[in-house]
Amino acid sequence: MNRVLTLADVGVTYGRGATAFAALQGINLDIASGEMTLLLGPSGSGKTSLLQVMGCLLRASCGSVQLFGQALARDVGAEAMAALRLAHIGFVFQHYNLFPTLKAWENVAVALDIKQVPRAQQREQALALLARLGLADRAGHYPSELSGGQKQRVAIARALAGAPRILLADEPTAALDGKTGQGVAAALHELAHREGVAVVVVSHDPRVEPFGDRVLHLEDGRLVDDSRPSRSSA
Ligand SMILES: Nc1ncnc2c1ncn2[C@@H]1O[C@H](COP(=O)(O)OP(=O)(O)OP(=O)(O)O)[C@@H](O)[C@H]1O
Repeated sequence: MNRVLTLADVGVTYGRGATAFAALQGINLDIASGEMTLLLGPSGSGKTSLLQVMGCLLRASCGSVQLFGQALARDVGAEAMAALRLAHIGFVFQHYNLFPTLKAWENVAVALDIKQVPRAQQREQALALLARLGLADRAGHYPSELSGGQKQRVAIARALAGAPRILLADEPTAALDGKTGQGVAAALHELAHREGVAVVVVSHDPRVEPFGDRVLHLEDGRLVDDSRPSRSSA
């Protein structure tokens, strides 16, 4: 197992004093490359907070976080967190967050630009990323000309700009209907298995569950179950 992320006794507390609220407590967890981990739990159980800690968007209030075996300093600054995100982590959101006035490949190129890929290489790399998600023939379309599932796959292609080793997705299929949601879940699963990305997905969606190699359950900020269903669709 190739560990990319290790959380040891991690807690997150929002607010201070009388209004302090412990959203996560005593989280011990390793995330490995090459598998898709599902993060399940009722509303308010801490899923997004945990995803944000994994994604270097939120500092743990206590405990330690290691990225590729390197401990994040307790006082790691916002700039250092941003640099870690840029170097290692891709994000996918429920509502795609595509630029409506840019074509599919240009949406991907924006991320390549942020990763400082030279302009001359951006179009070719964007097209290659879209092709990986089965969208070679949609590269010149605007988001308004794409289905929900295609938009989400453009968003995944964009998240893969710069070859992150960790891909974090928060409810990526919630806005998609029927088989489309299943197709996006399958695409995420394939990225983990074919390309060795560590994929972590927060989801309430039963269509996503068969694609999880590992299922984590959170309740009241605590990890109450960590299992590997044998029914994985790999
Ligand atoms: N910035 C914040 N300030 C104060 N409390 C917060 C903040 N963010 C989250 N919380 C609280 O922490 C708890 C966990 O929130 P979180 O968003 O991580 O849960 P979740 O499982 O993702 O919920 P949902 O499924 O509804 O999105 C909730 O009780 C929430 O109200």
